[in-house]
Amino acid sequence: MSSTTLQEISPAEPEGWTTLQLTSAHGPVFRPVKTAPPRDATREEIPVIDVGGIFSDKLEDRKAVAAQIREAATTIGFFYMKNHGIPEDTIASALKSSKRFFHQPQQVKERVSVSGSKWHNGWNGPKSHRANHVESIDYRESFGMRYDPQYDPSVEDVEAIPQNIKDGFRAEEYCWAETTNVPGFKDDVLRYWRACLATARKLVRAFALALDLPEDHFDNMTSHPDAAVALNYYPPIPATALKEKEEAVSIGSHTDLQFFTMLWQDQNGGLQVLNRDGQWLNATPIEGTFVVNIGDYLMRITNDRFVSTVHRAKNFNTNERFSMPFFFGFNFNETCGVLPSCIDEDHPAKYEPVSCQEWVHLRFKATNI
Ligand SMILES: O=C(O)CCC(=O)C(=O)O
Ligand SMILES: [Fe+2]
Repeated sequence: MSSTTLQEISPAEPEGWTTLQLTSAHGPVFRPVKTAPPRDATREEIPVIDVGGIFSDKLEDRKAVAAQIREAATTIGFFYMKNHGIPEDTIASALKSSKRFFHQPQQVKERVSVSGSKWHNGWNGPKSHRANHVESIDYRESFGMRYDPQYDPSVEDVEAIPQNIKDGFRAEEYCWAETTNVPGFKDDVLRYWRACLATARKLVRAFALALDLPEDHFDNMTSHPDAAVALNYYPPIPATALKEKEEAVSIGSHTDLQFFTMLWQDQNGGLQVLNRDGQWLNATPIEGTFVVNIGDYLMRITNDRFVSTVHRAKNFNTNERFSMPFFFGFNFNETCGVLPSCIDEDHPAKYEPVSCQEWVHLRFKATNI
């Protein structure tokens, strides 16, 4: 972490503005942010896209969704998706299991702590994580699991997967072995993961169309994707936290790492998105939708055409808040440069190719996790 202070970077902030420090794969970056309080996003600012067309066998339906995704991805980098194909009962049972898991005593959750994991799977306890170095520690607990080919219905023979792809797998059976005390936990979480994966595999094709690429452009690169579910549990931020010097957050300001994220959130509210004008917007919950946002790797390979937008969550409600993001990335062994459709005479490639594995590693290192 850099020892440079914000004051040194930004000696004279104009009235009504402040500077936000963020972690990137290459160290700290800075953004001007308005000090005005967050306001609710309008439907023009964060659109609701009916993505039902991604499941259609008509190309024109799929293209119609892609056009809307392109518009959102090149402006705010966030959209709500409805008709996403993830069954409501699958969401409900994952949520029920999540609640049961987090409501257990600390020492029981400790059994599946990330500290016993090689690859950041399992439980992150309260106050164990700081997504943003200049904000408070996250008032959050989470449980994470990562891609496991044995649970992917599109994999017929795990043994037949090429070794260079296998080398990128980061799943650990530990997550399930140490959670058997929560009845149905493994089944509920895996069912949710599989449903998200099925939708993501359609959505990735819409992203290809949105980038003027052949629809199957990303298919081979995402055959065994870095596809992870996190269960997030946000207790109310205690009133005492507000008196502290740092900004109190449930998860600090950050960008996501990889291709895209599909986030289910409950009806409590708390997710905030930083728009291009430096204004924080509340991404208020909309029943029946997921929030989708672009990750840093996609921004990089699109030559910054698609934006990976800063977001955070704050639970100032008196209720507990739950969210269940699904993070979708390329196969870990893939190395991508800037996509040909994002380069022209006026827009030469800004970035060198980098492997997904290296990209994720750099960012984890920069975040100190
Ligand atoms: O819970 C939320 O609303 C946001 C979670 C998030 O941004 C993340 O887990 O990366
Ligand atoms: Fe995020």
